[in-house]
Amino acid sequence: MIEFEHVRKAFGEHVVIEDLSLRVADGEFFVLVGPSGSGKSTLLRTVNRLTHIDSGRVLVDGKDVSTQPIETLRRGIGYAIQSVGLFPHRTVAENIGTVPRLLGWAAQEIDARVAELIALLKLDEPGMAGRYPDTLSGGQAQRVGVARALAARPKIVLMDEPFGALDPLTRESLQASVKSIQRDTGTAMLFVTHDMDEAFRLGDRVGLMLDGRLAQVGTPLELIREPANERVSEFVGGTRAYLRELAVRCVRETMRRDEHADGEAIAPDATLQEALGAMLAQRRDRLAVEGGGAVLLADIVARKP
Ligand SMILES: Nc1ncnc2c1ncn2[C@@H]1O[C@H](COP(=O)(O)OP(=O)(O)OP(=O)(O)O)[C@@H](O)[C@H]1O
Repeated sequence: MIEFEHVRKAFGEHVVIEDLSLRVADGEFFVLVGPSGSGKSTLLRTVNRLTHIDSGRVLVDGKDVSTQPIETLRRGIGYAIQSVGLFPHRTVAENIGTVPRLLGWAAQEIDARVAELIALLKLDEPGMAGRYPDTLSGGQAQRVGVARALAARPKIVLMDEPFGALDPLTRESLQASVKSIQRDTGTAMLFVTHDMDEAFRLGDRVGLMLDGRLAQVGTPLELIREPANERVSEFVGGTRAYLRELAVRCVRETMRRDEHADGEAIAPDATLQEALGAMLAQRRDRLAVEGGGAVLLADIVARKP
């Protein structure tokens, strides 16, 4: 668990975080989103003490981070950033195994974990483990960075715009990998992005940061349907919010089990955005759902439930 209690941080006269309190639970994927300069990275970096706060407290698993030896603290927290920062003279396997090695894991255990992460993060090109960072594509390097952050199975993971520089397809694939790994491991994830679609796709809850404050914290659907004020509404996207809503809701919630449709069936965990796309492609106003039932355009438009 990560807790921020009345955290304040200023650089000189410039107050970057203002009396901010927040709790990220074990197993929760929490996304901090907001415009450039709103203080997201600064807040994230207070957790592993790359930034020192002026007042308040930051706790990891109930312990004040300022009272712990910095190495112990950092080895217990996974950290991935946009510029990756892989060690250039170490192989992919050595990069991924960095923290387990520091923690004194047995060589065999490290090898097994590295192989597992290479598979989980779809880095399974032949010879990948022995390659050096300068031979990797941007997407592969980013995957290695993420694998390194997860290697020692930390209970807390911090990610700062880790997919910022990637093309949309690579980005989507990495988002899916990270989301499913996080779900399976029950890690508390604190993830920073300025991309609202990414925030809504990944976050169990999303915190919108504006000028060093959390303007609103809630599930994606809460932010979309009940923005706390005009500024939140603006950031969530005005009428584009309706399209975003389709991306965060799935067929299962909206489908009718007692209805029928012809044509190609859609998976129950597909998003309503995908369902709408399929309806347009098939020129239908209802789609069959795998396993029975149908999803209806009328229900999507009516925004039910
Ligand atoms: N070490 C520093 N010294 C002085 N000012 C800083 C320092 N680090 C951050 N700031 C300032 O704090 C403010 C918040 O920066 P921060 O990086 O937290 O924002 P952000 O929301 O993460 O933005 P971005 O999405 O652009 O990374 C900015 O105005 C920045 O210039």
